[in-house]
Amino acid sequence: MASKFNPLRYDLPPNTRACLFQDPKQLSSPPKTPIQDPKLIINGGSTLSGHVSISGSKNSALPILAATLCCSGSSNLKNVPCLSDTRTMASILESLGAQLMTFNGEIVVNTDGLLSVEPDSAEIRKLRGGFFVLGPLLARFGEATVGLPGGCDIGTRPIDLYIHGLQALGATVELRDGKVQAHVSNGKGLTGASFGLDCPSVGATETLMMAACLAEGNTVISNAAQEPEIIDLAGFLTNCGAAVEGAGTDTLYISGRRRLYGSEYSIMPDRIEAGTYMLAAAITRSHISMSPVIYSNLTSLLDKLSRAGCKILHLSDDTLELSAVPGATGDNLQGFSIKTRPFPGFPTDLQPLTMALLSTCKGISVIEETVFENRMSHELQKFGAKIQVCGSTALVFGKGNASPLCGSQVIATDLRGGMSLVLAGLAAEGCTEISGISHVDRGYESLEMKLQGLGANVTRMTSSSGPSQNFGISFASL
Ligand SMILES: CC(=O)N[C@H]1[C@@H](OP(=O)(O)OP(=O)(O)OC[C@H]2O[C@@H](n3ccc(=O)[nH]c3=O)[C@H](O)[C@@H]2O)O[C@H](CO)[C@@H](O)[C@@H]1O
Ligand SMILES: C=C(OP(=O)(O)O)C(=O)O
Repeated sequence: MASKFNPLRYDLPPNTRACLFQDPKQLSSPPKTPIQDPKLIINGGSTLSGHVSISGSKNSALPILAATLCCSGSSNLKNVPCLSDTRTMASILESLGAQLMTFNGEIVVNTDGLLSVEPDSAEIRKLRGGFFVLGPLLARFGEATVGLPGGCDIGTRPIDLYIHGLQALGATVELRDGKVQAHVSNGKGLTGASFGLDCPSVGATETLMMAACLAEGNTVISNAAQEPEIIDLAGFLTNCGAAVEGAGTDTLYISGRRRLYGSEYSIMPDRIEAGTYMLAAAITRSHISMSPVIYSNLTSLLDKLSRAGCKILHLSDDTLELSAVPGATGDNLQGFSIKTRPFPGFPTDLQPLTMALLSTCKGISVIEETVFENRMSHELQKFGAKIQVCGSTALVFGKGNASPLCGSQVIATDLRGGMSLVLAGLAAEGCTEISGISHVDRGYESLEMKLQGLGANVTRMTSSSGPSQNFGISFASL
């Protein structure tokens, strides 16, 4: 049940809902055909070719959707990927009383006239990004009650830095009944402060940045995350009237504003999706191109792939071509070692997918996962991959493409681990059946359609309806 709404700083006219928002095609409308237990069937072993379009970034879209709660008026967001995570985020905003609608593939969000500061806990539990509403709600309305977040089961994923940071800004924060209850009791709102993060948490940086934009006075966040998604969020907030400096460095300087105003913003391309398709081309020893890609967001992966023997060409400012086609002397890809690190280090989100590739390369590779403590529990070994995991380190004994992986029946248990199984299935000889594909749908727009467009033999099966080619519905068609 939503908490009693008692805004401290809610100085907006209630119920200012433009007729624009009366459109019945709300984002959270249930899909027309219920999709249960979807599976992917992959007949692997063939090469990919052609061009793939990269969607907007999930991990930018989620905090930016949360940031619309900081703004009066409407925000018009472009290039929001159509994913189960963004649909869940839309439903979280609607559970607060926000008005959302889509047209021409864009999402318009209006958070004037909110009815609650307690989003639907069941929806919050479905993803990590839902928890990001805590900072904006608290900053704009002086109180918020938010259930504990979900997201991929890849470690303990505490929220202590969010809580300590909001306390530094003057909030009283308690954990009660599995929910974080926060309020500001000074009658004015959050107050700017200096706060150092123990580790550069992306979500905590985003949450505190959004909160500080509406706090009174100046805030300095040190040891901040430097991921490109922080820069994207800062770009949106700045468009809305916020004063944020230092995004992309380890120190953020924010000068609080009394109000922010909704604006138009285009979400940047998804660097993790782009990296995934590069790895898909590499593992299948193929030649593909993709756009739009921001090269500087992917330097650590591009360096490793070049050193492994992939040929990478920048066809234009935002179009990349990758070739891993074996030469006359046979298979060309050499294994390499990686250690995951916060940006600009090797991204943890690409670690499981890189592990799949390395299992097909020459030599022994070492993978060290330093960001999350449990990001290696997937079923790559079932494809015949030779991997020894010890804690957060894995030794991958590359088979080389001459001795390919074999198709298998496997279960996806998280987003990127699940996608690593898809990559293995594309490279493997024979048929692969991957269940638990809803985990993968959290982060990959039109997955099988994009793979089919590259020539992969991939079909989605649902227990209720048999083969389905039409999952990649767009926001515009909802
Ligand atoms: C929705 C979203 O954007 N998800 C991304 C975000 O997750 P998320 O924001 O959850 O990841 P964090 O950067 O917060 O986590 C990094 C590390 O910080 C630790 N930590 C975090 C918060 C806290 O209060 N205390 C604490 O100790 C975590 O346990 C982890 O070891 O960044 C991760 C790291 O790039 C990515 O893998 C996720 O895809
Ligand atoms: C871990 C991820 O997402 P989340 O933080 O939502 O679990 C991811 O995108 O790889």
